[in-house]
Amino acid sequence: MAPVLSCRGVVKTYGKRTVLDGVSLSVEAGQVTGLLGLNGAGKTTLMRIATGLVAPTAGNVRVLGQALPIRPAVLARVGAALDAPAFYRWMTGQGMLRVLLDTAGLPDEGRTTRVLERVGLADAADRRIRTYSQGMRQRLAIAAALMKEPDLLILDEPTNGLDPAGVRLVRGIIAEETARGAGILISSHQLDEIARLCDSIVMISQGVVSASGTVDQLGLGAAGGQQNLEDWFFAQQRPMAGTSAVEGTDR
Ligand SMILES: Nc1ncnc2c1ncn2[C@@H]1O[C@H](COP(=O)(O)OP(=O)(O)OP(=O)(O)O)[C@@H](O)[C@H]1O
Repeated sequence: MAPVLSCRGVVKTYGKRTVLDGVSLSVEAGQVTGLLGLNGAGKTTLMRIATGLVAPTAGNVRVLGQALPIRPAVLARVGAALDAPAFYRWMTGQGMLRVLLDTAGLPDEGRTTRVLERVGLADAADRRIRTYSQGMRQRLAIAAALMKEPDLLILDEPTNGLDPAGVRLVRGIIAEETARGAGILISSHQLDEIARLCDSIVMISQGVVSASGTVDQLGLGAAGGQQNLEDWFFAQQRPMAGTSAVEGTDR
């Protein structure tokens, strides 16, 4: 079966700055691929490219077997919770989800209620988002990613701001989604979480893949341990090159 996400030699430049330089990775159906890297390594940029929010400068990206640009029919099968989700804070949680579903051309048919229950927000469904805590907004972002019952799920640091119950909940959701057949691309700074959740791991260091493989191939199985994981993480970092700041752009 073709991967649900395939990136080959992806390059992204902003002005003179190359933030992704030939990145390749795959996400298989029913499997979890973890993206690791220091702040600014390029993880979110790659995820934005995979969701069609940002265009790559070069390289080949196929989402659910289809080349970019992503068509609406493909996007309807992709769920993403990226950093800083843009919600209308005056809407209720459920109202916001309904708008997003409608934009994707999908009927509600109980989806928003089910997904709010899954992320533990059923009691807050009718509250305005501006009254939500940070963790509740993060749960809503995960709900928005799940409600399309996607074949490809992209989760950028999904446990950020979540309490231990939320972290456990996300772990359960990931297991349920892969059991359903979805392929998941997830980033996190929690090394133990990534080693535990992922089938394979891709380390990005300064826009380049510095290590990749299955958790076992990389020697990060159950015996890994936090100290070993940290040692391994730092051993994969490329030496710092000179960087120059450029004006930000959206594409
Ligand atoms: N729109 C933009 N214009 C210019 N530079 C950008 C833009 N978006 C991202 N960058 C730069 O690209 C690099 C990679 O950023 P990215 O957000 O992908 O990193 P990340 O690995 O997700 O980091 P973090 O762990 O902090 O979330 C950074 O140096 C960032 O400053």
